Amino acid sequence: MALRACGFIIFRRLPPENIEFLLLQTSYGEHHWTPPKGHVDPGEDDLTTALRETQEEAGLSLDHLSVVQGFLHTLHYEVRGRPKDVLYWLAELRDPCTPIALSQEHGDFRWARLEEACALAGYQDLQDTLRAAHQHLLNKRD
Ligand SMILES: Nc1nc2c(ncn2[C@@H]2O[C@H](COP(=O)(O)OP(=O)(O)OP(=O)(O)OP(=O)(O)OC[C@H]3O[C@@H](n4cnc5c(=O)[nH]c(N)nc54)[C@H](O)[C@@H]3O)[C@@H](O)[C@H]2O)c(=O)[nH]1
Repeated sequence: MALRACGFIIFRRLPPENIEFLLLQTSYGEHHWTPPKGHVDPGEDDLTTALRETQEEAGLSLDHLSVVQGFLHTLHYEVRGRPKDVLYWLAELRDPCTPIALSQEHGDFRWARLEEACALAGYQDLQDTLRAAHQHLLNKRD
């Protein structure tokens, strides 16, 4: 069975019209950058996992966030030969100055505009998801 993980693409708006995405850098392995996410615990539903991992890894709870309706992206990739599905919802940080509190799983974080976020993300599928999130926000504004 595929591994399953869930998380949130978190963004904040800064004047005049900047959108910045939150990426966390793992303190292990390849030190890759991802949005907050993690494995689904037995019996846990996907959205609960996404919220729990966002709280654990970034210190942000639902009180800090405004979930964007109509966006849910699933990535499929392999980790050490096993298929993995990763589901990302999209949420805005209500107060852009809210501090980020990292866990031991991450050593650094960055608020990055789209192109920098894509460069940090590296993986094409994650870049595509960030671009889709950005486009979704632009479309909502029209
Ligand atoms: N010491 C150590 N410990 C580890 C390691 N590994 C895990 N731990 C432990 O696991 C716990 C984390 O538990 P959770 O937080 O619940 O899970 P996740 O958030 O799901 O985190 P993971 O890191 O397990 O999973 P991914 O982020 O998926 O990375 C796995 C591989 O997939 C590739 N990859 C990553 N992202 C993308 C993408 O977007 N697109 C594509 N195409 N590929 C991507 C990349 O090659 C990467 O190497 C930690 O506390 C550690 O204890 C490790 O190497 N060394």
